[in-house]
Formats: sequence, C-alpha cells, structure tokens
Amino acid sequence: MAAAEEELALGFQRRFLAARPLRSFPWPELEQKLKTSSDSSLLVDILHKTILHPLCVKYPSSVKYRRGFLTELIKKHESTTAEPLDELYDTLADILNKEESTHCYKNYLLPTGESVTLSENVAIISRGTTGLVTWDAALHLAEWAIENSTVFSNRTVLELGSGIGFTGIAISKTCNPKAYIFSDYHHCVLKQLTENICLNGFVLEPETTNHIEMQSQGQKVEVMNYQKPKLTVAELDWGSVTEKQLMDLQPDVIIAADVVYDPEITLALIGMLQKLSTYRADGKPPEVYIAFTVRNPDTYHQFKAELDKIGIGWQIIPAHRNSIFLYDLHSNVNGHIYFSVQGQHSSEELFSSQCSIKLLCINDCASIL
Ligand SMILES: C[S@@+](CC[C@H](N)C(=O)[O-])C[C@H]1O[C@@H](n2cnc3c(N)ncnc32)[C@H](O)[C@@H]1O
Repeated sequence: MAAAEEELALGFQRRFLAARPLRSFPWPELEQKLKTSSDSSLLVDILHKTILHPLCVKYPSSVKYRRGFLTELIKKHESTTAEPLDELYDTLADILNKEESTHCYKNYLLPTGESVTLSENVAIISRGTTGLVTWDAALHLAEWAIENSTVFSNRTVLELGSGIGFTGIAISKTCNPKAYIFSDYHHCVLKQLTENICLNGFVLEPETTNHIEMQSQGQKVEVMNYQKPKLTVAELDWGSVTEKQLMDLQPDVIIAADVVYDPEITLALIGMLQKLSTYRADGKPPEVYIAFTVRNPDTYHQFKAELDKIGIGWQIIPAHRNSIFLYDLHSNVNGHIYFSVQGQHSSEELFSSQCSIKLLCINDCASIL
C-alpha cells in the first residue's frame, strides 16, 4: 500500500479508536482515493485498523458509534464501481446483533506506541455528574503535558477533578512523574477512575501498599507503590477539604481539566488552590495548570476576576499542536484554554511567595480575553 494511503488509514485508526466525532474523519480524502483506485484494499485496511483492530475487538466503542462508522464506510464503498465487499457487510451484521450498553471503551493512542484505554459512559451527563466521560480539555492538557514533559518529570503531580482519568493515565505513561495523585469527589467517578487506572496496567495491590488511609471527610486509596510513578486516588472535595488532607498532598504541580464551567464550582476551586499554596512544607507554591473550554465567556471572565481579587496572577501560555489526540477545536462555543497558576497573595500570609500565572490558549481565545 502506498505511503499516502497508509497515512490516511492511520488517520482513520487514531480517530476511530478514540471514538472522535465521525464528522472529524478525513472522508473527502478517502473518497478521492477510492475514485482513483481499482480495488478495495484501502477499505479493507481501514476496516482492520478500526472495527477489527485487536484493541477495538477487546475494548469496543459503543454499538451506535461502530454502526455509524461502518454505515459511512459502506456508503463510500457503494459509491465506487468496485465489487461488493463481503467483509464490510458481515461486520455490519455482527454489530447489528449487539446490544447497546450504557458503557463503552475508548482507546487513545500515545506517541510512544502505547495506548490509554478507558471505560466511559456513553451519555455526557449521567448519575448526576459530568465526570464519567473524557472532555476535550483533558485531551488538550494531556497533549500539552506530553510536549512539555519536563514540567512533570520526577515531580509529585496532583490532579483536581480527574474524572475517569485520561489526563493522569496519559501523563503517568509518558511524562515520568515521581508520583501522581488523581482526585475527585463523586463516588461513581472515583470508582470508574480506579477501574480505569487498573485497566491500564497499574495494579491495585492493597496488601503491598500498607497505605490505605480512611479519613472522616475523605478517603485515599493507594493504587500502587512498588513502581514509579506512585499512583494514588484521593477523594477530595474542594469545598470541604481538610487541613490534614492538604498537608498530606504536598504537590509540586497541580493540574485540572474542564473544571471551570460553573461559577459556584469555580469559587470552590480557587479556594482550594489558595489553600494548597498555603500548605506547602517548603513555602514554595506549586505550579498550577488548568485546561478548560470556554463555553460561557461570563464564567471565564468571572474566574479571572476572582483570581485577580485574591491576588493570584494569570498568564496565557501559547497554543500547542493538536496532532496526537485530535480533539475538535470547533465543537464548543469559544474554544479551549489552558492556563497555569502559580499563586501568591501580595500582602497576606496566604501566598507569601512569588506570584506568576500563565494561561495556555489553544484556540482563538484572543477574542474572549
Ligand atoms: C467536566 S468534568 C471533567 C473531568 C475530567 N477532568 C475531564 O476533563 O475529562 C468535572 C469534574 O470535576 C469534578 N468536580 C466538580 N466539583 C468538584 C469539587 N467540588 N471537588 C472535587 N471535584 C469536583 C467532577 O466530579 C468531575 O469529575
């Protein structure tokens, strides 16, 4: 197969395994190639790199997604003069026999050749939480982390509002952190998060960890401590975090994705960042990186205003390439933003060290600022 066709098939593979929206696939390029080719080898190759790929066979995307993709592929085939391709119809028949489920898998390919496999909910909001799916900001943040891995290398990273774990698992597999603390406050999310961490080869071995800590307001479960990075899952509610929990954390770097979407939540998050800076044993504030999608400019402006009010500065960090996880830059109202907060307060004891805040804009955020 020609290199261009191989590249096109790999483009389908990367998007399909991660269940990216079907409209984001390079369909026009495929149509073009099919017009000029006399056989169906490209379509067969795409079928084997997607629905019949061993990762998808073991960890399948939703029935609806596979059916939609295959229907589109068959349409493309039928628009050519090539002989009918039994394998396409057999695969469709097989999928039509499958039952829909509330859960599906997504397989995100990493540049290292590894993958992150997640069990996700098919609905974007379920069980009263937004935390059971992976949001585009999580993909943004992971991609930025992979391109800036020195920020995480050999450091203790705390993730706030981890959801089901994509960013942290990707960072743990690619950026060599010393320790990674996933956290969230929703019980269903914490359960799914723990399962996903284990699904990705991080083994839950309570008997070897001798560190399962229960607290009245929070629960911290050590997932593994026999290999690097040391991964933990912490139950952490920004609104009711205890002094003891904060003292235990001591992160060098704090990250969060898609946690700025509701003014009330935002205030709790800022309070948490303030406290985390205060509780550093060495007095040095942690670096903070937050990725988010600006859905409502008012929420975004309010977030910055609240930061300004308490003396946490902020700064935009330039956009990075979007070539690994291929998130959709145009699916949301205004785009995606990353920013980094290194907190301090100019006069109070809260933040006695240097203040420097950075915002990382992925999309056209100049218009929002
Ligand atoms: C939109 S989801 C983002 C999940 C994940 N970071 C991602 O981008 O895919 C927001 C997450 O923040 C968590 N969250 C919201 N409020 C929280 C709070 N007060 N304390 C801890 N976590 C919170 C939710 O449980 C949810 O998992």
